[in-house]
Order: sequence, then structure tokens, then C-alpha cells
Amino acid sequence: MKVVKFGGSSLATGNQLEKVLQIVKEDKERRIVVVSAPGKRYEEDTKVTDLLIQCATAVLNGGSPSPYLEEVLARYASIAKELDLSSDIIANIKTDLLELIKNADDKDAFMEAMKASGEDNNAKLVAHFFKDRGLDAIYVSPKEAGLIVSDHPGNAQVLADSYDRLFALREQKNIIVFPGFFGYNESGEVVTFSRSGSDITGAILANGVKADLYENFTDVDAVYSVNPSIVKQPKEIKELTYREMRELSYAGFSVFHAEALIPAYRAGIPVQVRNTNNPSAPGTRIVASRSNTNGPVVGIANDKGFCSIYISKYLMNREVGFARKVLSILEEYHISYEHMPSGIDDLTIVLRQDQLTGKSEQEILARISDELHVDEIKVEHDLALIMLVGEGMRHNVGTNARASKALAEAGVNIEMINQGSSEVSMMFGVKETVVKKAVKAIYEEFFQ
Ligand SMILES: Nc1ncnc2c1ncn2[C@@H]1O[C@H](COP(=O)(O)OP(=O)(O)O)[C@@H](O)[C@H]1O
Ligand SMILES: N[C@@H](CC(=O)OP(=O)(O)O)C(=O)O
Repeated sequence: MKVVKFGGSSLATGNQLEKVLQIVKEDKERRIVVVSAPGKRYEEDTKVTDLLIQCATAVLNGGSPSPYLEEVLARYASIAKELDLSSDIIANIKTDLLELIKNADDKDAFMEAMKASGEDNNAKLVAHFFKDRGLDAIYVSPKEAGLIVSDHPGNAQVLADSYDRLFALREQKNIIVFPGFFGYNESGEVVTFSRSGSDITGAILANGVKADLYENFTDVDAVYSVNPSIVKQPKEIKELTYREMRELSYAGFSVFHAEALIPAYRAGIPVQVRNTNNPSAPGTRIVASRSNTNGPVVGIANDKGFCSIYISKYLMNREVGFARKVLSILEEYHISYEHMPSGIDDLTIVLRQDQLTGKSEQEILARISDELHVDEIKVEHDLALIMLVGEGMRHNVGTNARASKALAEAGVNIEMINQGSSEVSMMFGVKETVVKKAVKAIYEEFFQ
């Protein structure tokens, strides 16, 4: 049995849905189909999820939802029209959205329900389309399947006892069409995963039903060794380990959600990333272990929006609890950090910049400075992180030197280096303004 997930780009038009139908029809093992909301049809387009967020925001600000509602309905209606589906399906979506809009008293619950409706209504539309084309398909709601999640709006986590309930889906004779991106909390309210979280739903279902394979259909032939918006036609990756993919997706490979690997990994289910627009391409397979034939680096990911807090104090190494005290100040401001490279008398904390406001930044610096009597403290803004990832790094010497040399030759100043303790990744911090140049230089060093 296979669980198949189709992303928003695979479901953006009627023509895309025809491709999805063919893919599902051509393999009888494809029994559970997880769908996102309709995504972008072209670069400047808006995803249905973003339209729904705009709609809910308008309602919460006392404005009119009408223009956004019309746009959302027009997206579904154009798909239905292209596929020649009956108008009932659009009427039902309209009724659902109008009902949702009546319940805006609890702001969080309202926003969550509006966001989730994108996938929920799309799953109903896709199931209707499949049935119309003769497939024995059925829409299944996460509530009836028992997909229960933690109560963290926009950041839910699956609760472990969901898996046993989901196992029952194996018994279902029809093809199941299941909405991605959300589950229900223990009080029965909708809670969404983080953005792009339909990948997570697919992995949870694959684990629950103990699938043989989790296929993730998107709009690229493979996971590339670098973001294709930075390097044209980069090398395709044939095989990755779960650990490599997790590091890469966390560091910027948006093609697969970083949290979607854990459920598949725990159940030992291989993941195959494939292209809806070119289903005969083999794609990228993500597995527990792979033979190492490609050298030290398998992929280079990058992401912007970081800052670093540099702290220096003479004899920091002898001060028991220094780092803990710094981190507990950050904790009071609900700030999480990404990396913490350290030396004898200094340490740097790298964090996502959007967690700081001008005011909180000043307060944090003042508190660290006063309470820990540091010699120097400064913040560096607008940093990008570049992550080199590869299981082969452990067995190859000189990876760091090769990357540093490539950056030096490209005239890129390295702000910071951190070798992850996992030994499968190595991080370079550079100014955001030079990140593309830096990534290209490292790519050329390792792949060309
Ligand atoms: N290393 C990479 N390999 C492949 N695609 C990548 C990579 N890094 C970023 N991407 C982007 O991820 C996109 C696919 O992910 P996404 O837009 O979330 O698809 P979907 O709509 O299927 O969920 C690709 O179109 C590509 O622009
Ligand atoms: N539609 C949701 C969830 C999702 O997974 O979408 P996509 O498959 O288009 O990345 C979002 O935009 O966040």
C-alpha cells in the first residue's frame, strides 16, 4: 500500500487534477491520497491558503470578507468548470465558507478553521472528481479517522495514539482522499500544522497504515543538490538518508517539510519525491541508509533571516553555568536558537531574527551585559546560513577547507562556521547580500 501526497502546485488547475487522476489510476497500490489546497498556477499567483488567511484577517479586523471569498470560490469554480463537474460541489464549498465566517468570536479557532478549509474543501472536490471519472473514491475527514494533534495553532504535532486509530484506514476498500495540513485537538477543534504541512499529514498516514512507500508529488523532477532558483539545472539527488533530508529541509530545501520525515523514519517507510508533471522521472528516494558514492557533500541548503548575538568574557570557560544563564534569559522572551558555536572566552548564539523586536533586543542585550558582566556583546543582523550536508563528510577530510577556499576565492567573508555535532552537516554564516554568490561558489567546488 502506498500513501501519495499531492502538493498545491499539483492541484492548482483542472489540467493538473487530470494528471493526478492518471497517477492514482496507474498504480493500484496508491490507496491513500493526501491533498493540499490549490497552490500557485504561475509565479505571481496567490495560494488558496494565503487567500483564506487574508479573508480571515479581514473579518477579524472588522472588514468585509467578500472580495477574498469570491477569489477563493473562483479558484475552485474554475477547476470544477475545467473538469466539467456539477455546480453542487461549488455551492457546498460556498455554504461551508459562509458558515465558517459566522464563527469568528474565538480568533485563533476561527483562523485555524479558515486555513484548514482550503485542504478540506479541496479533498471533497478531488474525491468528487475521482468518483465522476469512475474511481471508487471517498473523502475521509481527519476527525473521523482520529488524527488528533496538540493544541498549538499553526504548529500542531500529532499525538502518538493517533497512529493506532489511523491503522484502521487499511481496511477501507475505496481510494481515500484525505485533506492535508490539519488535525483536531482533543476538544474537537481544527488545528493546523506549520505552513506546507500537508507533507506532514502524508507522513503520519504512511506511518499509521504502515505503508510500503510514501510518495510525495510536487513540481520538480527530484530534490536537487542546491535550490534551483540559485543554480540553473542543478544536479539531481537520487538517494538521501532521512537525516540528510531533515538537515537540508530544515536549512532551506522547501521541497519537503522538515517535520515530515520523523513519522516516516520511525516506521522505516521510504519516501519518494516525484514530479506530477513528469511522473516517469524516478525522483529522489529517502531511506535509512545509502551507499556513499558521491563524495562528502550531497546537498547545499541556504536560508535567510538570521542574526547572531556575540558575547565575549575573559575566563568564560571557567564560569560554571554561563551558557545556561544566557539561554534562560532568551527563554524568558520565548526565543529559540539555531546554533551556538563557542570558544574559550566567547560564544555566539544564532537565532531567527523575526523573534526579536527592537525593544526586546535592547532589553536582552542589557540583561546579558548587566547580569553576566560580559566584556563585549554585539548583534549582527541580516545573516544567511549555508548548510553543507552529506553522510560522506565523516569519512572525508578537508571538506571545511574546500568550502572555505571556495568562499575566499569568491571574495565572500565568512561571519561564522559551525560543524554540527551530527557530523553530517557543516554551517557557514554569511551576510544575506552575498548568499547567492557564496552558494554558487560552494556548489562549483563540490559538484562541477
Ligand atoms: N533543493 C531543492 N530541490 C528541489 N526543489 C527545491 C529545492 N529547494 C527549493 N525547492 C523548491 O521547492 C518547490 C516545491 O515545493 P513546494 O512549492 O512546496 O511544492 P508543492 O506545491 O508540491 O507542495 C520547487 O518548485 C522548488 O522551487
Ligand atoms: N496549503 C498549506 C499546506 C501545504 O502543504 O501546502 P503546499 O503543499 O502547497 O506546500 C500551505 O500553503 O501552507
